[in-house]
Order: sequence, then structure tokens, then C-alpha cells
Amino acid sequence: MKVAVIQMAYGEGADEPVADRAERAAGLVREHGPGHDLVVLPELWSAGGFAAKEWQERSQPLVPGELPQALVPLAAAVRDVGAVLHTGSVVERSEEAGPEGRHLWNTSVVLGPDGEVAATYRKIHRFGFGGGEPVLMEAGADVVVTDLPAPADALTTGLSTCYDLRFPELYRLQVDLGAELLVVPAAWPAPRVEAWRLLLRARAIENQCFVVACNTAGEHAGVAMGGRSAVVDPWGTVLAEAGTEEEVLSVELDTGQVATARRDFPVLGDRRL
Ligand SMILES: NC(=O)CCC(=O)C(=O)O
Repeated sequence: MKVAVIQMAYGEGADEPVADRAERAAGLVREHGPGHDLVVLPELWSAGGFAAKEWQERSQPLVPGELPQALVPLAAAVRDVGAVLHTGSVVERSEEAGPEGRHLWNTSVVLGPDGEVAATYRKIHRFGFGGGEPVLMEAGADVVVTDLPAPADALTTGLSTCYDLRFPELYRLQVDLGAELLVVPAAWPAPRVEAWRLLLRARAIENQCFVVACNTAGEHAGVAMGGRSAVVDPWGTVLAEAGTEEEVLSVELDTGQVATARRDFPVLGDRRL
């Protein structure tokens, strides 16, 4: 299975309206997607990873048969390319309030090659320590492990987002549900990027999964993003890693490696629950 990781860079200036950014993202998918089975974009690239003040205004409902506006150009692009597209995440606005009385969610949307929604995931662990996500958004409640449509159907896939990476118990639940590939879009800042790099390898090693992680580059609301998107194999070997600027990784996954690693080094069988 061949994956493309599009580490987008963008600033929060008024110089790039969301509609333009969406067209740019679609252009990147059209340019770099062909020949890949799965293409991945970073967290909240349309609403702005750290642009919390804009989230309400840039939020969109996610209703059956209708895509959030920022994803419409991507659906067209993915139909041309024929890949599965993990669109990172959008700020979803729900009509019904969540358990904490809020209407916003940080929601990942995966599109099939027909441009239709193949999977969604609401970020469970909200980042902000009393500001940003925990104040403005609801927490997702569902662990999502899914068989994506062809051509990205070779590995069962667990979905998570950015700060989730710090909570290993989420990934254990994903493994128990059959995950073999962990896809992690992010808006992870530069000052903590060494933690990001280490945690990606740790999640791959401890769960014997491939990790495909797409971070953001550029500066968001004055916060420098860390880049260093990466693809890691089930042994923890980094197959490819981006620098800190906008960059695209293209990696062929030897999908049989998950079964081989788990057979030759059956550490998951030694868990004591
Ligand atoms: N967008 C995020 O979830 C940021 C997470 C982060 O900065 C960290 O865990 O550190």
C-alpha cells in the first residue's frame, strides 16, 4: 500500500481565506496523490490548528450526503486521483449539543475514492489545558478502527488526532479492535516536536502497527508548527520523515510486516490485563 503524507504549511493571516486554502489543498492532492492508495492531510488545516477564535465561524455541520465546504474541492480531487483521502480534521458543528453543552467537535473525515465519506472520528483528547479545545469543543467518545475502502484496504486502520498520541491506552483499545495502521493528523508545535517524534515510534513499537502521521508546517496564530511528519513501520523504523517546511512524503508500506512482526516477536501476547 502506497501512502502520501501532505505536510501542509499555512499562516493564519487574512491573506489566505479558507476557500483558497481548500483549493490549494485540493491542488496538492491532485499533484501528489496519483499512484498512492492513501493520502493524508494534517489536523484542522482549514479552520487553523491554533486559530481557536475562528473555529466557531469556520465550523460546518457534517450531515449525510453533504460535505463541509472546505472538503468539497477535496472530494473532486480525490475522485480524479482514485485514492482514499484522510482529510485531517475540520471543526464540525452539531445541531444537538454534546454532553458538556457545546456544539463543536474536532472531527476527522476520510473520503473514499468516490468522494463520499468513508469514516469519521471525533478527537477524544482535547488539547489546551483550560483554553482552546477543552473550552470550545466537545470530546469524542468513540474509538474508531475501520476497514477503509479500496485501494487503502490492505490494513485495518485506527483513527486518532494529535494530542491523542499522548494517551497510549487509546491505541491499546485500537489494537484490541484490530488496528494494524495508525493514522494521526496533527497540528503539533515546534517546541515539543521531539516528543512527537518519540511518541510516533513508541506507538508503532508497542502496538506493532504502521504509523502514518501528518503534522503541519508554518505558523498558526503565532505558534510555530513542528513538521516532522513521519511514516514508521511496526518495528519502530522510521521509513520517511519530513523536515519543518511544507513537504510531501511518499512511502510504500510492506503491509505483510504487521503479521510478520507480531508472529516473530509476539509481545502483545504477553500483556497482563
Ligand atoms: N493540536 C494538538 O492536539 C496539539 C497537541 C500538542 O501540542 C502536544 O501534545 O504537545
